[in-house]
Amino acid sequence: MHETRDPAVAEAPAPPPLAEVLAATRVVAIPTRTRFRGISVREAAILNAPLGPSEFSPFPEYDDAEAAAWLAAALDFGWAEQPPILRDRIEVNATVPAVRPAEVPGILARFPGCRTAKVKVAERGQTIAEDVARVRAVRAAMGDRALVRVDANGGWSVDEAATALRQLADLDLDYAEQPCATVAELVEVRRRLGARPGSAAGTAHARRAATPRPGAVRIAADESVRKASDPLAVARAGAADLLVVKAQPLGGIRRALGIVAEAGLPVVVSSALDTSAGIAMGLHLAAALPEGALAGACGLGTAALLGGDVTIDPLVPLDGGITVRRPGLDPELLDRYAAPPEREAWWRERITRCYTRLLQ
Ligand SMILES: O=C(O)CCC(=O)C1=CC=C[C@@H](O)[C@@H]1C(=O)O
Ligand SMILES: [Mg+2]
Repeated sequence: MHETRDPAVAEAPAPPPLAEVLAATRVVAIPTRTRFRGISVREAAILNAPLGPSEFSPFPEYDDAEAAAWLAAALDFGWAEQPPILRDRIEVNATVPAVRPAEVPGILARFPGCRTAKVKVAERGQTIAEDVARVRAVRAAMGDRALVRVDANGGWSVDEAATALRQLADLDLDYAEQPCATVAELVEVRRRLGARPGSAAGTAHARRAATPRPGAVRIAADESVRKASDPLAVARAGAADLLVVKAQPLGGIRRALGIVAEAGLPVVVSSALDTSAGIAMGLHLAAALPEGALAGACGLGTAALLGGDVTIDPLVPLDGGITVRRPGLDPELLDRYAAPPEREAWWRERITRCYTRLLQ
């Protein structure tokens, strides 16, 4: 199904017939509870597949070349046996969108028991002062023992990253995710701010990756993995202390496991703001990672940011974690959140185009 030299991927079976995929597809449009990465309605194609629900939900602006990997993941999870899981519960982080400080407690309340938070920063149109105020509000609400991370989605220049992260140095951040866009910039940020062992300290991976230095912060790569033509380039360049991996953009659980094995860095599994059908894929990936590969709580609690879901057993955090499972789809919820006909048609055409690419 995928063109790659990864042996784990080579075992992936051929995709099911397109007609079968389309017959299994329902498109939903679910409102978010808070604006997240500019989104207030999350659209997703939900697949009622033979091995369980699956999801295809690349963001609408992604082109077909990028979206095809998401389809490979959705088909693999729905139609192929998956690698065995090694744990049945995954600790998750609270995900805090780029909100005002006063909104932080309300957001954190949706993530009961979470002792780690990831805070969005560098949102277009906002200032470093606003970022710093938001991150401080999170630290104040969660207390000194919580782990606090930031995610800039590549939105800072090297100078902005250095300025912002120095202003946050006293908060002892767990890591900064994709502070800048390019691998070269990440290398430069790491050179300036250094790295220190964080929650993954003690793993063989982390000992190799981290250079202790007081006040320094670890760098995590996200877009440099999931949007890169070579997802391993960032690890080879020594540009990150850990990787954020997502099942859909990386072409599925098997392929993501192959990338993690080759990268040799600790990882955090994160969502793509999926419904619970896609979160189940992320949970399975996190649960299948080898011992010692996980660098702490995963970003898989994001169904709590949605105003609805496709199952009556949503995969939302409880006591700071989620039990690994694959809840069934609820027909009434699929009807309630059904996308308008023109959006349904758009997604079906997109699936058809991406499917054609997978066969090439
Ligand atoms: O990692 C998390 O806590 C939640 C997931 C998350 O942050 C994201 C989900 C979907 C799209 C991305 O812009 C974003 C991310 O950059 O990690
Ligand atoms: Mg990210």
